[in-house]
Amino acid sequence: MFEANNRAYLTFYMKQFSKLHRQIFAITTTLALITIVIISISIASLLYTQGIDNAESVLRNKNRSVTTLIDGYVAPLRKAVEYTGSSASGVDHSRFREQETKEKFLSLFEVLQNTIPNIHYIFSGYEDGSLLINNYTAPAGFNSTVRPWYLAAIKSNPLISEGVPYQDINSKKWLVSFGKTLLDADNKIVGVISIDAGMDSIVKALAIRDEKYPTIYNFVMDTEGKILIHPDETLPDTLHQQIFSHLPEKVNASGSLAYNDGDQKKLAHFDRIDELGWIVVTEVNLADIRQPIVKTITSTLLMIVIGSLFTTWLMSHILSRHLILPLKRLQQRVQEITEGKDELGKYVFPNNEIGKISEAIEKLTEKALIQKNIELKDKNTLLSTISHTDQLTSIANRRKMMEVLHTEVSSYEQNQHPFSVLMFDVDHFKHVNDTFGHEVGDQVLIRLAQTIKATIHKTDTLGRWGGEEFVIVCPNTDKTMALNIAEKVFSAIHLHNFPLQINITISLGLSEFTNNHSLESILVEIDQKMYRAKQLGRNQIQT
Ligand SMILES: Nc1nc2c(ncn2[C@@H]2O[C@H](COP(=O)(O)OP(=O)(O)OP(=O)(O)O)[C@@H](O)[C@H]2O)c(=O)[nH]1
Repeated sequence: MFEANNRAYLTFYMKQFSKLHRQIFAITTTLALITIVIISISIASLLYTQGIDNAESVLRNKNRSVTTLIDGYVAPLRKAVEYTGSSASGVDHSRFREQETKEKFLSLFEVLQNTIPNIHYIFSGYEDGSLLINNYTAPAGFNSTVRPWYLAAIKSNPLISEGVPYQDINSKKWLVSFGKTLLDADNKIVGVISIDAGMDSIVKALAIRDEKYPTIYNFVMDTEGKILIHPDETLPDTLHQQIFSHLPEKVNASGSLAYNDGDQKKLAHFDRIDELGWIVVTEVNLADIRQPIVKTITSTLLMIVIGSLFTTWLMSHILSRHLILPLKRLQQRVQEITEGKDELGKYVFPNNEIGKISEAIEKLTEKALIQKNIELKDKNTLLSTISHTDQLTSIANRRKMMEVLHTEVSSYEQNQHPFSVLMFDVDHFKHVNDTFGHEVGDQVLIRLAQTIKATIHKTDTLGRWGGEEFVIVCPNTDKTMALNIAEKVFSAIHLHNFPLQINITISLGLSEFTNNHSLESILVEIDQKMYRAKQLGRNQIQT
């Protein structure tokens, strides 16, 4: 019963272990997957935003560097225009027709041209259509007042005209022109001073590419959306409506914007330089930015997935080591105990809750085992008693008597302790059975055994040899003492009231064990004596 219960428990626990293992694995994997998904989404969106921010910052920096370069480039030119047009130059422009004034102005042109190397041409035109310039003679019929640079300065009066880029017909170089009106003492326009400067360095700066984002480029447009300078030489003079419609009109505004240029999405940064009438734009294809972002996101996510899987494996391993393994070892331990392999060594419990549970289970199991051992001992004692007891009379049976006899014989052989053996048989017992019935016969035998047991010493052993035959083994008893015991037995039987007043007598033989005896020979001898007592008329003792 105990074994069967334990086996059932063990099977149940084994199933629990594998289920627990599966549950732990499922929980850690699910948690890891949820964590991976959450972290991946967060990191991907973070990296994407960061990537776009980075690209915007690259665009902004590039745009700023171009704008700064333009500012730095244009400032001395505008200052030169301002200076030549003002009274600070020491030239009285109302007297432009006078040779002295012309020479003074031409020498100023020369000084400025030598001081500012970017100046390509510096010249002035006057209301009479004349042109004042070093080393050049205007063709016949030339009229300054109809030239675009003259008209632009008149239009911007009293300010410096916006920078007008144009390609020189002769050198094919890009030039930018700044002009300002020349005034007399009454602030009346008498002419225009104009400086044309080469734009090579600006064009070069606009054309500088970026290694990370190869599609980045810069271009310049005017405040009406007309492209002025562009790396694609076919585009200047054309309108760029797609981006222009997104630009704010605020003076000197700058910022980022995204727009669709045909089927291409573009990200741009712009900076309005309103004193020049220019808008500097730096833009890039959005696909060009996304590519490195996607690359970064992919490699980062790959690292996260590998890291998370490794962590999951490590967690599973640690949990298995600290949770499943102790439970499995406990299961093994319980099995060992129930199978009685207690000598296999003490199990070292882990120092945690599982350890405490394990200890409790082990104690419980050990307690059950002790209980089982007590039950077994009781059963063994009972079995031993049953196997040594006569069922009817509850005195020793023949097997027990043989054991007692063997013990006495060996004790005699070792220490010469004397002992005697008495054997008797109920007289005419068949008659008792036949007359009063078998059950009465049984009662007689029981009462006979009780009577004799009460008569003899506790150290003597009474046993049923078989049927109505009995044996008494008396340790430390010589023949004389044995005869005395036999007589006491006879007397007790004689005095006892058996059922139905039946008169019971016995025939008895006795011997003291001597050196000449063996166990077999003394038994044969006593049996013969008992037979002789029967022969001689029963109800007597033969010694
Ligand atoms: N009631 C009962 N009778 C038993 C038991 N064991 C043996 N007997 C009977 O005891 C009787 C023994 O008979 P016998 O061997 O002929 O001996 P007896 O009648 O006692 O005659 P003698 O021994 O010659 O005096 C038999 O009838 C057995 O059946 C028992 O346990 N109970």
